[in-house]
Amino acid sequence: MPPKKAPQPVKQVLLGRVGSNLQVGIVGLPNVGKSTFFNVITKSAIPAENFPFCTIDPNTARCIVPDDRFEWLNDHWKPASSVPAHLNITDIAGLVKGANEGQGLGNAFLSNIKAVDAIFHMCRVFEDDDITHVEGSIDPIRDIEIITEELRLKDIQFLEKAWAVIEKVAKSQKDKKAEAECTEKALKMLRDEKKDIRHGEWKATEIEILNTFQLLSAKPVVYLVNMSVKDFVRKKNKWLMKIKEYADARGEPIIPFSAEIEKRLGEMSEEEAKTYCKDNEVQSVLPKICKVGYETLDLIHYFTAGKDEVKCWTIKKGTMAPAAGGKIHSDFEVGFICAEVMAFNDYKENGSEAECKAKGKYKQQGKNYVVEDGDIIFFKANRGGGGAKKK
Ligand SMILES: Nc1ncnc2c1ncn2[C@@H]1O[C@H](COP(=O)(O)OP(=O)(O)OP(=O)(O)O)[C@@H](O)[C@H]1O
Ligand SMILES: [Mg+2]
Repeated sequence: MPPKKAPQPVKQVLLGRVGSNLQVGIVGLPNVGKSTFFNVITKSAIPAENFPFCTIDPNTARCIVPDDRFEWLNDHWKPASSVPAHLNITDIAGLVKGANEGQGLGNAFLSNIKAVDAIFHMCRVFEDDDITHVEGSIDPIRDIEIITEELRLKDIQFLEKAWAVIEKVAKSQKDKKAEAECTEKALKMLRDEKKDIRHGEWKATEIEILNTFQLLSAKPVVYLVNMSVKDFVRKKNKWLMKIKEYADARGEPIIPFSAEIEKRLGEMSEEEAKTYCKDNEVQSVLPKICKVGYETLDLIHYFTAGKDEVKCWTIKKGTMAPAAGGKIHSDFEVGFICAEVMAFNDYKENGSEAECKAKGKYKQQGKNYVVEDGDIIFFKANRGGGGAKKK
């Protein structure tokens, strides 16, 4: 029998930018708590005052992605240096109705959203007469629809311009036909069905075309529901169920939290915060938000681990071993020989590399290996022809 051919990896095509240096943008109406949240989650100190349009220029910072496996590896190795995974977060100015036509601070902000890869959609459910609501009352579903519509209208504007060009070109150039058809399908969906691009059914070839547009309504969304301290403590607010139904219908996550409580916790000592949480039976939601944001971007990480360093290396789901190694050094991609891989759970269960080897849990993987979340990897590569290897 002829030797079996190694299976070829199936290329995964995901909606959105490739790469691992991706960002989540905080989007919502003015004065809903976006900057307050940004400050607490990234431990920053940008102005977050009680007036609409307090934020104008986008601010970017990062927060640590919590991971018990990383903690375990640190306890195990007690390394000299330790680097967790990070999520990049951008605080964007508030949007108002008509932003696509330049209302409020308008169009510039919509282009700030274009630069991010996923959206934390901040919804205000906290009542406070002293904090202006630009629509005059609390109604998060109305607010979500205002923002969603603005993003959609901006996409329509963009695609109508693209369509005007591509439609003509496609008449004479056959290879542009697919692009023209995809543009038309996207426009129909946005304009006629009032549906967002991310909710459509797209073939891999269409996704590749859509990814050249970077449409706002293609970006995945997580709804962050900003509650008052009182409501968060009693775990009740009349809007929660309604927002959940709205999000569930679209298959999108919602995370209730309180920016105000998180702010207070951040100002307390660790001991004080612990007591506050215990007395009020609450917990900070920031680690969960960070984790969900990271997952929403389709990011995962592998580890390099030893006594010098334990480090998380962020990659996009579906990344092959050479490109994953390229995060550490370009030599690992160009001169890739193999990746020696142990799954975290196997390592934890067996306690050492030697034991994993003995049990056949230490595997040599080739260039077609798709790196899994939590892999512990040792790359072997030709470095400038020298054949060196590196953890
Ligand atoms: N959960 C909450 N409960 C009570 N007050 C809150 C809560 N979250 C935020 N605030 C208050 O709301 C006001 C506006 O907050 P913030 O500046 O963070 O909003 P923003 O969405 O960034 O506004 P802008 O779009 O104008 O930049 C601040 O005074 C802040 O302390
Ligand atoms: Mg702000």
